[in-house]
Amino acid sequence: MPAPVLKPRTLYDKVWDDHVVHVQEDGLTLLYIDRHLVHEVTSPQAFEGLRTAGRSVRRTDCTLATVDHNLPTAPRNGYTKIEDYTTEPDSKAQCVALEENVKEFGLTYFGMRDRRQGIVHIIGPEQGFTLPGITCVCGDSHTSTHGAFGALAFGIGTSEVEHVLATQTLPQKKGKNMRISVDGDLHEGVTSKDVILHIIGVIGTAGGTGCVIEYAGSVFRGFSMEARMSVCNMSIEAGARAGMVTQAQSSAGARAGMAAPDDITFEYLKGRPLAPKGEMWDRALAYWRTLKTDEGAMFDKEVRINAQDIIPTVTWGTSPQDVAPITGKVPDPANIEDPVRRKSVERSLQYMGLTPNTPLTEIKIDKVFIGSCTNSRIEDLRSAAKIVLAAGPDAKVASHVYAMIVPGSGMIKEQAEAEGLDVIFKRAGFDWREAGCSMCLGMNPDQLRPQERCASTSNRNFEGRQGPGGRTHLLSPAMAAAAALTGYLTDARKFLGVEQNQSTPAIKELSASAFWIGPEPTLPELGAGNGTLASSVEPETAVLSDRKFTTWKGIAARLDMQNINTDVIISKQYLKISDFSLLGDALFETLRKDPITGTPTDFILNHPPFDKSKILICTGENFGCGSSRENAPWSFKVFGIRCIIAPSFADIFRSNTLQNGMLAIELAKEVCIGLAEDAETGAELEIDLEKNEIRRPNGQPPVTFSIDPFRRHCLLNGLDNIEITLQKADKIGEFEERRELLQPWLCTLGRKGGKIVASQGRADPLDW
Ligand SMILES: CC(C)[C@H](C(=O)O)[C@@H](O)C(=O)O
Ligand code: SF4
Repeated sequence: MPAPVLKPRTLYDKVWDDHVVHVQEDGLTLLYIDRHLVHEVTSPQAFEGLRTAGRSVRRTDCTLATVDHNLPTAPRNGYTKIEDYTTEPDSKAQCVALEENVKEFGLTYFGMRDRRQGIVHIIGPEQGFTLPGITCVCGDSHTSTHGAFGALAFGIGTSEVEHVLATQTLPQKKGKNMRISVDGDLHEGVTSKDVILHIIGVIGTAGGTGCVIEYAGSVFRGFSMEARMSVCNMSIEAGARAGMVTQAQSSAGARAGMAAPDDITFEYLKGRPLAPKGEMWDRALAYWRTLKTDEGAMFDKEVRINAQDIIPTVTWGTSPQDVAPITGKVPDPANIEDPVRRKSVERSLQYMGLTPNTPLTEIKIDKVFIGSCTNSRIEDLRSAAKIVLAAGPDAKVASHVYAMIVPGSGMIKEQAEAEGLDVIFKRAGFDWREAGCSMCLGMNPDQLRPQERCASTSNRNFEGRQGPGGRTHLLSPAMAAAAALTGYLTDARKFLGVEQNQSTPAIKELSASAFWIGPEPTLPELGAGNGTLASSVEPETAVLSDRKFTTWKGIAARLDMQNINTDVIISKQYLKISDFSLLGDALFETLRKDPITGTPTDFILNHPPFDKSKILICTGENFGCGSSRENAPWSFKVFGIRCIIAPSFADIFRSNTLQNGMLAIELAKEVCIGLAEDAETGAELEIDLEKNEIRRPNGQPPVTFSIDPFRRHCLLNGLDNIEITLQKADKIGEFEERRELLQPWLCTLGRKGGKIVASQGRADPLDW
């Protein structure tokens, strides 16, 4: 018999296939998770769930916790306890809860006094916890960062965190394959951050929705691991839940160079504390070398970009796709034909306080933030320091600017200090801080004040992200350093003596994908204050634990926006509250209240009868993109909305709703618009999950919808997913035995009683 012909597979296909524990008839796959990173924001309710159900953590050896989002970045000398150092009550409560949980559940934890503490996506790779070919999750959307190693790494919500803690698996539907190739030589002074901002500008923030992106091409092949991490990190801003660096195919169609994970990857990992050692390293390496996309593998989406089209890039608006080359100008809405897009740009510019046609280099800034899981690694700090050095020994941060540098981990801070980078920064007037997420989202005291303008190396420029009313421009570390010195957005190449070439044709298309859609955007005008703020319909938070969904009837609010992100749905300060009854009023707070005066706006949910809406119909795609915060669906539920209808949803948001007895129904855009028109009359719609239909008013025929059969079954019966997965405990056990045999290096952490030994204080890392 001839041997079966194997279909060529992508790297994503291969890693997926290697982690299948069980496949249901409907294709839903129980996927084994090799590595689980935990932080203080998205874990408290997960641990609480385990406690209530009397469950333990299945693989303490595959779980690593740290504290990052809430931790202040002021000097830590003299503090031994997190509760003394973290004074803001809600932040303190989350930090203390994590410390209690890791103790109770026996997890390895890098706490505030541990030199290995840092941003969760920095410490995984740094310790060698992240490895090629693994599956890796975290209750955080930027888990995509770890894809740089050829790992399948994606963010999850809190319910899924609990699921992984209890079962070390996740039920998953496979995503689509998308490949982005960037080939050619980058201009001098163009960095990985410019490349990923440019990509997002080209494909838009919904460009990768439903996909795992494979980054291919000579540019990624030439990048260091740290540069690859910065790129994969922002896959989520490109709409994809995960991104991987993979084997390259040049734009000419010929295979070229080596595969990734490649020698650059292996070199980076060798000798890291948690990476395999000795004979185990050799075995791991032999497997890792097989991890490449096969010749002829099929991609559902392909994008090709010429490296020569990319020059240093900054954002001017309030979405990561609002980018422009630094040599360009603020866009002029008058030149935008599409009225909807025009309106959106007008609003962005109003929020950002920008005048059309202003050259970007004339934009004056107040603050500089160099940090975040995108750009706080040693190479980022070196690149910023290079600009400061190039500016001369007397270079100083502009007198009107406050500039802070927040290393991604204690280890990076030490390394930078060993190289004298801190001295370069401090001499120039930068503030040198302790490790954490810091002003990337300002859950700690590092925040912008209203209308302050920040040049930031982080990844999100949403309204209010770095502080209510704050204005964020995303850019690279070199560009941030240059902005700090001049006090304006600046082409960093000017300090390097490099020619500052102008914009290219490709850049001009960047803002082509509209942020707003539909005939009349229903967003309130900034500063308009004529509505009344509705109070939540369901004040009791007991509603949150109701997992059952059968039928749901009520009036529906219409929203004509695209790319609604979870930061807009629920602001960061509500990620740390313990009184969940506040979530209903907090839903869409930045749209319902004027950011400066706090007065209610004319947003639809502020107005009767829609202040009692039970359904939301959004006519724009990519609903719920961005952060993995499960507080987003929770806030809808507490408000009283249990069903959201839209043309498409971001993956994490969709699964977060389904975990919470809510429905995210995907329908063609025209159908959404039809239903939205019904809704505007104030008539009630009825969602019937038994019949998979939406009953409309005025005798119109019902609209049918489909929902994943397994999820539907769970919702109709109010089932606990974890309980269902635990019924497959034998299969999980068999998978683990196989894994121990075939990939024993993934289990080596277990050799010391299943625990990574946590160092006390700021001592040297222990030898595992
Ligand atoms: C807190 C967490 C849920 C969130 C995320 O998932 O991205 C945060 O890290 C962010 O950057 O907004
Ligand atoms: S995006 Fe910002 S807040 Fe989120 S994990 Fe990264 S550094 Fe932390």
